[in-house]
Amino acid sequence: MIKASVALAVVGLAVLLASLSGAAGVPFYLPLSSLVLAGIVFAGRNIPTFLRIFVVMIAATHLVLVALVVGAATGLITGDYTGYVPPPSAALGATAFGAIIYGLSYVPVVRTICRITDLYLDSQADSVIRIPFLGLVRAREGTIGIAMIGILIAINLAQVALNVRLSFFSRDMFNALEAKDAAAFWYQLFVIFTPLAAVFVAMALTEVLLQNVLSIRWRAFLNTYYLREWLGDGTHYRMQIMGRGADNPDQRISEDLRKFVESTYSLSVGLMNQAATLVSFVAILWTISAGFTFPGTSVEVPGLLVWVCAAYAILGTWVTHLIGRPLIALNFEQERVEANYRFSLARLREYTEQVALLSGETAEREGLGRRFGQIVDNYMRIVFRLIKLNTFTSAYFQANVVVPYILTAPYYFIGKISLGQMQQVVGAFSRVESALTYFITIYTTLADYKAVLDRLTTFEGAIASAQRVGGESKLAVAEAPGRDLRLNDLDVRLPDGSALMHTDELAFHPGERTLMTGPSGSGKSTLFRAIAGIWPFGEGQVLVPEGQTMMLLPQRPYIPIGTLREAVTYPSRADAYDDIQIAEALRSARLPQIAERLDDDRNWAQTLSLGEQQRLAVARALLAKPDWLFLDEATAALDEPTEGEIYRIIKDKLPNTTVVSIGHRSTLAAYHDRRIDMKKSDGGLSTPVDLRQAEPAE
Ligand SMILES: Nc1ncnc2c1ncn2[C@@H]1O[C@H](COP(=O)(O)OP(=O)(O)OP(=O)(O)O)[C@@H](O)[C@H]1O
Repeated sequence: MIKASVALAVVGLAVLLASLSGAAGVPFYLPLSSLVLAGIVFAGRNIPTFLRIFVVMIAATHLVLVALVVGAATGLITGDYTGYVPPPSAALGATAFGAIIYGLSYVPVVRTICRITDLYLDSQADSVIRIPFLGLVRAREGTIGIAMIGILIAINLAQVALNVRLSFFSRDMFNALEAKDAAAFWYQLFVIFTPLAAVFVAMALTEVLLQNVLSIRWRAFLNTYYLREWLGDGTHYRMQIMGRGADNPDQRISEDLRKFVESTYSLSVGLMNQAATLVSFVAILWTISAGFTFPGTSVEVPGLLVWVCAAYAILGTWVTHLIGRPLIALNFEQERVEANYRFSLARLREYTEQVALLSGETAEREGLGRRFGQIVDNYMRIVFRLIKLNTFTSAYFQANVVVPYILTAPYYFIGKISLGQMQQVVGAFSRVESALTYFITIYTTLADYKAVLDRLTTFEGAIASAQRVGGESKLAVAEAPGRDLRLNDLDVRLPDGSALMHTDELAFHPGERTLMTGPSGSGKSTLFRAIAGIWPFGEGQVLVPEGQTMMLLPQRPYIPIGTLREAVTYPSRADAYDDIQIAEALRSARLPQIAERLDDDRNWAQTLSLGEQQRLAVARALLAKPDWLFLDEATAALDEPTEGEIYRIIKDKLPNTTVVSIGHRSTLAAYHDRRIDMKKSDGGLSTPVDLRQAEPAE
């Protein structure tokens, strides 16, 4: 950065000297603009990396432009080329861009965009990229991202420059035609146009490739980052129980991140491209309209064509806006009704059995039909609106073809401009017009982008507050010497802060099987969550014997989609146990019928009955052999004899595991040595009472 600004400053001073010495009339403001840009680059050391790339690339462009201007003024560039040298105002335009980007870094919404973008660009992670001709190159992922964005900006600016150059080609070719100069015509076509066109194609290909590689790498990085933040340390669960601002995390991670990456790139580089196009072609229009008089009068209007073009573009955009404005709301509505329909279908898929049992298909069909009807209604409204809009835009685009001819023909007929210049005006006019229109019409994209940004920031906010709640939790689960698992002065609360359960002291002893009973809603499961360390609300200590492991089986186990092997070994890796061990665990858990189907890949949660799923979870525990096994009604779906068998198997196969169960059935007492009952006071506060009433184990 410092080197770049020093280089700019040196160039600025050199040009200053050149202009002071009167060297061939280098405009005085060029050195000043170099110095200003040097200052911006220098000051920009503290602006976000994303914006810094733009500032530096624009500074580099400024250098090229200044070099061309100075080269022409001092006679280094001679002959044919002097006509193509950009006017000094283009270099001033680059300085203005730099200043605008610097200013943007203070706009809050831009800062938010840059903060998310810089997660990627500032990444220190080591990575590799395959570069044609160079092979695999190692670099930081952030550096790779910066390099790709830098090259893409350069390509976009070069495309604008090529377009400018091609507009001169068009002028010269038509002038050759007008003069019936065949040699000049072929020269223009083959010597000038063909290489330029080849460069254009090569750049376009590189752009497509780089842009897509950038998008997917950037998205992959953000995807990993957000998954890590969301899944890390139970944050996802805390977000859900806190229930704030975190709806549809799946959509945030899959859809919103994709849209963010694509829109951030296209809006930033697209806007810069259009701005550069605008400045460059306005300069051409301005130069050509020098000395043009207002039609029918002798009043000279500087840059007449620029004003006409701006008025024409603004008129077109304004009418487009008037007709098209309702489309923003209609498109939002379309997204909403489509999402509703999708959600209804997904819900039906999840509850297909319940619907079939209730014979609810007709009701479902009607409900789905109604929802789809909303899609059709709104879609038709969009179609009618689009027809109105297209009627205008098609007419406008047709007019675009002839309007610049109508505007310039009078000047051509009186000999003020050549045919080539007229042709150049036509091209420049349409580019300026479309650049102006672009600025105003992207507001629909911007509205969508803003919504994506809002969703991502609320998601981040929800992650941050869940992390804060986790970090500040006074309910500590810690390892401690000793053999008992102890609860010290433990208060368990609900997310709103109200007290749910309190115990001064409660200890679970190794080898002693404990049954917890109590009325529904008294907080038994929540106490287990607190012991497992995932419930942050409350205070006090859960002290786990050093180096010992815990496993908690809930009533409804989680069965991932995949092979049976993955389901049984979850959350360990599928190869953590060999097939013999897994099949043995399944057989022990009274699931012999599936023990041979370890490679069967399906949605096991929908295939297995709840009782079978509970036995699969027991097989998991048999494999994991935890020191402490908490069973939260984990066998409630089994018949009593099978439940008894399962408890006996756990005792036999896991002799070193201490079992603590929650259950409502009286028969459970026979498999436990001790019973703790949750007593709920009138005020709603529960207290565990040690009954020591359970029958000794058989
Ligand atoms: N995320 C939450 N937000 C608010 N309240 C909650 C939340 N989770 C649990 N609760 C409340 O905490 C109380 C205790 O719930 P818990 O599941 O621990 O009871 P339980 O004794 O295990 O009940 P059951 O025997 O029916 O399983 C209930 O009133 C429940 O509504």
